[in-house]
Amino acid sequence: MSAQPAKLLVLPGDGIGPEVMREVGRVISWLEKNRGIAFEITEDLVGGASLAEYGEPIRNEVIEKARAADAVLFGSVGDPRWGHVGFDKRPEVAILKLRQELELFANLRPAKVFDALVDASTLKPDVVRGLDIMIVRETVGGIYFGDPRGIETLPDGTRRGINTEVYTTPEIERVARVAFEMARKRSGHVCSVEKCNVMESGLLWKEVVTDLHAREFSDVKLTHMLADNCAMQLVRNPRQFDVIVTGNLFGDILSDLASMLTGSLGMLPSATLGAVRADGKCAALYEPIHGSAPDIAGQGIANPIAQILSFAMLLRYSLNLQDEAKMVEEAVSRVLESGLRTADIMSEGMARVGTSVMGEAIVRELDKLQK
Ligand SMILES: NC(=O)c1ccc[n+]([C@@H]2O[C@H](COP(=O)([O-])OP(=O)(O)OC[C@H]3O[C@@H](n4cnc5c(N)ncnc54)[C@H](O)[C@@H]3O)[C@@H](O)[C@H]2O)c1
Ligand SMILES: CC(C)[C@H](C(=O)O)[C@@H](O)C(=O)O
Ligand SMILES: [Mg+2]
Repeated sequence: MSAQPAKLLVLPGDGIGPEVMREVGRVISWLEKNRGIAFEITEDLVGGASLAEYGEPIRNEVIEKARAADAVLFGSVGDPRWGHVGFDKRPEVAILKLRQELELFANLRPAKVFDALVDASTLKPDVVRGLDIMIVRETVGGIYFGDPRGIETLPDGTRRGINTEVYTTPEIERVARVAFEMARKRSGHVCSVEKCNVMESGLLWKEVVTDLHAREFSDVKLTHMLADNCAMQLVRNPRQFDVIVTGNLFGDILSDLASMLTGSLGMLPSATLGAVRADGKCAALYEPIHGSAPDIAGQGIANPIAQILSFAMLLRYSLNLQDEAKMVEEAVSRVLESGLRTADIMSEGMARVGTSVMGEAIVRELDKLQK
């Protein structure tokens, strides 16, 4: 029995967010009952759900709760019903603000192919079998947050939309350090991705990563790649990569691409971490890389695995519950081996199930692993 309960802030959000989060709830109850782990859980509204109730995508009170928690478990935000509102009021502000306010700068997005899902990828099995890559995406800088930004009307009446890519040396260095440290625990290769051929921010990115490598991480292999080539290489031969470190926008796009190597966007979890504090802990938020999937929301067919694997990352990185994290991952693997598939990863001869049957099956596998 752990002495202090783990304080979790759970933010299911919009669309399929609450549906897949419900399945994590089963895993949490199972851990409480069978592993004696105590959780103190607070739930709140974010995104469109918060706009509907409070008129804003996230309240300061929720940001404060996130600061006070050991970890935040986030679902997804985004709702076409709020498509008309200004950028400061969109549901997506919830996740952007959480990342910024808690300075969650390093978003770890692992793309791992489960053996049972080799055939679910749209790529040939030989290309994806055994794939295990980690995309480290910078999440509080770059073109998402640079100034100037906005839409302005020009004297001739035409309009101009502006966003600016900005990166500073410390911003690049801290995320690169995370990538190098991660590579040391893996296969020892970092590929740094930018567009230094056209963007000054990309040139600085490359220089800073190269300098840091020479100063502190010369035991790690460092290569550089232009982002457009990286997108192509991820499809051509994804196993050439180990850790990819890149900026906010490229990381967003490349990780959605990488998810399809594993079979579905519904499979990819993520952890977004801040700087390590004096007590050795860091602020952390865990979320699937997918969104609120309005096209399938409310139908009970979403794949809950990305959300459940995000919770496994939480167990590993924030609570240091290595055994339990492995158990959850193993339970997912066994359920897939048993042939159960949500619609997004369905293939011939497999048994198609909905969100909650998938969640229940994962918990049943946890039961078997415990015995
Ligand atoms: N972190 C987040 O909260 C987050 C991430 C991405 C997108 N969004 C938001 O979500 C909304 C919808 O965006 P989108 O449609 O471009 O991307 P999306 O990730 O929501 O969905 C893309 C496609 O993948 C499918 N999909 C996604 N997750 C799935 C799952 N778990 N199981 C089965 N299928 C799944 C969807 O049905 C859809 O066809 C937008 O408002 C966007 O801004 C939020
Ligand atoms: C919803 C959106 C702001 C977000 C992003 O672009 O970072 C999403 O696409 C993600 O991948 O987490
Ligand atoms: Mg994205």
